[in-house]
Amino acid sequence: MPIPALLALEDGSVFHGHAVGATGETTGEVVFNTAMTGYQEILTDPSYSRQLVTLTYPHIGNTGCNAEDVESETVQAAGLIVRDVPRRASNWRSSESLPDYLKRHGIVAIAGIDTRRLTRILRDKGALAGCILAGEQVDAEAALAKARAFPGLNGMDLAKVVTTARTYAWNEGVYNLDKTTFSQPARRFKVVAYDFGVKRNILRLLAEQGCDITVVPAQTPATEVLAMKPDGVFLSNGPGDPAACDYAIAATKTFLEAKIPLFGICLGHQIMGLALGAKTLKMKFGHHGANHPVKDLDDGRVLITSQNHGFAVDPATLPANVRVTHNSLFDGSLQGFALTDRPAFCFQGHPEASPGPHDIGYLFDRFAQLMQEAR
Ligand SMILES: NC(=O)CC[C@H](N)C(=O)O
Repeated sequence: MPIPALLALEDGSVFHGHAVGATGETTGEVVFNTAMTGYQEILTDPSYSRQLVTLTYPHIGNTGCNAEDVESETVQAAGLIVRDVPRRASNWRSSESLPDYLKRHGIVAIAGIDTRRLTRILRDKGALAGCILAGEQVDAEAALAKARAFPGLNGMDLAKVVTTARTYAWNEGVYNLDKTTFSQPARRFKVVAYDFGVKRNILRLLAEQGCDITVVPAQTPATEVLAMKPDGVFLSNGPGDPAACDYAIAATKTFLEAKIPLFGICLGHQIMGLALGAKTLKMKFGHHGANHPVKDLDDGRVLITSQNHGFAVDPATLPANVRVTHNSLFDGSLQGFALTDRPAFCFQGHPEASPGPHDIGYLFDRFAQLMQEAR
């Protein structure tokens, strides 16, 4: 017999299903992701900290889990909500089923619910707090109370929670085509990468550009980083409210003043906006998927991109020395900008994909080019 589970949303909605992960309880902000593949990368992306992710694709777990497709060292999402987990996982790289993987990481997950109905609620009302209970005795009233007690992500600084405890060098090198061995490209640039919840594929793509990468904790002061004499500084993606990361905003102001080449992704993009005096806002249900069209305003190209954000920089608040480079074709929201008087630029989506298409991977070439020009 399957173990019962239920999901309650703060608006009073309750969904009954069965447990496919650990038993127990979890609360967080419920967000929907429309990617058809990449559940393991999604689960291990630190940007999903304190979020319960529902996947709109109905069959999740088909290809099992493996040791390679992780974006950080553990599962970061607070919970998983799916329609159906197939009974058999099939892939030559699979070493474990998704339910076993979730149980091993203590992640509470629910299956067997109508994820289309759930997603329509989230689209109509915006992201909502939720609670999953999984176990022999699950009480809807208790779950509703826990969902309503979740404080919400506004004002929540999670970058300093998920960041690395200590500075380290990224030495993994670059995957060869066989996907099992690595090679080490010649190192051309010294880059310091701020870990606000960094995804591994970002570090891999920086390494592919010939970057010698030192990863530093989120609260590392700018003076310490400048003393390392980097050719460029990278600001990573990460969870929570960017406006709460005052230490990162202060450090970024210093890097902008120092005119050091700067590249920001997602939370890093939002922090760069805040450092320039712009404002961020909470979106209704955000962007979470692997098929979001974005327009490159320089050449008119449309790129299909990977996205995962719930906050955004308000373009109306950007200063005059900013040039908007990318816009979302879903809702017109700001996707990227560059400074006109500094070697700095950033992107709201995920050019590193993982999961997702690689259309916008050229931004990593642009960072290398900026560092080359700044020499
Ligand atoms: N992927 C990210 O870096 C997300 C940034 C931020 N936490 C947001 O939700 O908008």
